[in-house]
Amino acid sequence: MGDDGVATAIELRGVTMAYRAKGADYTAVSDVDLTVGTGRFVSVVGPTGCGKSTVLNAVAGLLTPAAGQVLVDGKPLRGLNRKAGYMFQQDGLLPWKTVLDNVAFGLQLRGVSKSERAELARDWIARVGLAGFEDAYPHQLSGGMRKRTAVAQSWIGDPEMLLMDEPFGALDVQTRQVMENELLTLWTGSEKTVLFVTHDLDEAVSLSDEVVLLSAGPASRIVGTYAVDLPRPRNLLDIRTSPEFTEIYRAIWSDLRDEVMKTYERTSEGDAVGADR
Ligand SMILES: Nc1ncnc2c1ncn2[C@@H]1O[C@H](COP(=O)(O)OP(=O)(O)OP(=O)(O)O)[C@@H](O)[C@H]1O
Repeated sequence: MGDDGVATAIELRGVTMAYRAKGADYTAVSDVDLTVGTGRFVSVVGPTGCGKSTVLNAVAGLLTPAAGQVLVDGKPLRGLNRKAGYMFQQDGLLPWKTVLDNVAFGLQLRGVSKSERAELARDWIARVGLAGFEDAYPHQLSGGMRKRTAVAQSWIGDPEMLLMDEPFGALDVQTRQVMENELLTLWTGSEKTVLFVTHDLDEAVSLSDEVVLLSAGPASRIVGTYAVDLPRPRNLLDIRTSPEFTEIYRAIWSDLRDEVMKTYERTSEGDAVGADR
């Protein structure tokens, strides 16, 4: 339970993440403490290469901390985080499977019967606005439609939490805003916890309850946690022009800007992020 009385879904305690490359250790993030309340939408931002994906992969159980601990629902995470659904920048659609079979694939792996998974998949395909495309193959879909399929794929298993790594990064600006809006509509009232990684502060502020800022690497740490108390439901197509949005954005940007500059300085000095590996 956090200080605010909200149960804790994800907790990082003194987490340090290191990679071994070219015979040397590279510390990507160092001594990170992070608490994500159940049902909260929390984004992690920071300059390029600071370790955002590394933190997310630790919560996914894909990487093991060199020091510290990841807790999920209060229990130390061992192996894969099976309470989480995932969405990455590159969708994981299987090109030889139809939209229906791609959406139903996770249920198939869990042994759900064919008729039950087809029914659920049809329902999800309709919810993400793709009714009529059940038999289409990924190469027949636009970028936005592929993302909708990926959203259905990650939500169909009804995970407690969603781990998203720049899920809309590859989309054009308009499609991206539509998808962000739809993600919020889906999330509202779902009580699902979302940990969302993005390099785009605008996206982070628009979507989140809280934004966590990581410093320039190596050995990134958390510079600050910022509450985004914009009212919900939010219409992302309008919210970005509101004075409240601008105020929160500016406050975070003044800190993020410093970290971005450090990253550029290190890179231009030849001490690039990760260059000591
Ligand atoms: N498998 C790996 N082996 C060695 N170093 C790695 C590996 N994965 C990531 N790194 C390094 O760890 C640091 C953090 O990487 P990470 O991908 O977590 O950053 P990021 O903030 O998500 O980056 P971006 O904003 O560019 O997506 C970088 O310097 C990266 O080069």
